[in-house]
Amino acid sequence: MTKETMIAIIGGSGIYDIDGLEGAEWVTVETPWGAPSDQILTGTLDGVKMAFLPRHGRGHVHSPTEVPYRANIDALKRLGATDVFSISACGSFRDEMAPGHFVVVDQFIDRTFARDKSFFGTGCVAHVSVAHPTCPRLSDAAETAAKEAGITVHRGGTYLCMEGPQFSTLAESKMYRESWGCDVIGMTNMPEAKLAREAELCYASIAMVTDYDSWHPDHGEVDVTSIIATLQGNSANGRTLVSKLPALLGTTRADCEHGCDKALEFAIMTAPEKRDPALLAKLDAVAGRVLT
Ligand SMILES: CSC[C@H]1O[C@H](OP(=O)(O)O)[C@H](O)[C@@H]1O
Ligand SMILES: Nc1ncnc2[nH]cnc12
Repeated sequence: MTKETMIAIIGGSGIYDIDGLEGAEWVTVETPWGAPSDQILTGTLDGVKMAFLPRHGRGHVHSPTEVPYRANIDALKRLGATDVFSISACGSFRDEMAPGHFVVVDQFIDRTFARDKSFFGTGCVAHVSVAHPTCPRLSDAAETAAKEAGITVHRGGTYLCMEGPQFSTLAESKMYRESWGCDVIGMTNMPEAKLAREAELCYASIAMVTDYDSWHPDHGEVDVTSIIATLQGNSANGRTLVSKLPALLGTTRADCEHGCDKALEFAIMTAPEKRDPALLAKLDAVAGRVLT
């Protein structure tokens, strides 16, 4: 079955809007999970519907812990988003993934501990697979768009998601790099990617390298001043990358061949007669396809 494409962009540190939208309008979306990080910028680009949400809010208001991840994903789903791209700042654990480079992430290690990680719970329990947490179709588009924009892009990489807001200790940084085999580090892609999967949304993550975290013998500790300097170039490149996505994805899309849009098909465990009507009502946008 084909449906109309709506590309959603979740912009991280340094990306608080996108350019060139026709009919651009910031809209307020209410959700049963509270307010999203900010209003959502809607419009069309090359004839394709777009929605942009600044993850930390305009003016960078929410810390990584306090970003309302559930409300953000619910709001995008409620608006009709089909394809979600996360664009985030990150530190690098690899010499070859240098500041200014982009990494199309395909795996995550979740070290966060102070966030709501699921839409489901008592009264409606569900277990989705996140073995492959990103959508290869969207990752292909992200890689192609980055190349077209002249950005140095690495395909594949493991993103360590830490709670923050402090950066890692030297011992943590070395452990993530040497023992755990991680490639990049940030504070926001989890639980975001897990929630996108629960909401049956295709999700890809583009990590823009700003620094070498603290492990690198030739670079000092991470600090926000040097991150911000690198972020300015990265965010200009990120915007160019976004401008290439509509032409690559088109105005309509087929069912996801990787099954992202069917993630809930066999995931709900709670017997129909034991389900909590109040929770079911909250799940209207996220899980309405399988609950009604
Ligand atoms: C700007 S330094 C740390 C900050 O930047 C990243 O944010 P985002 O992932 O939203 O781009 C990182 O995760 C931290 O939240
Ligand atoms: N080194 C780092 N650690 C965590 N989040 C980051 N965001 C940008 N650089 C980072």
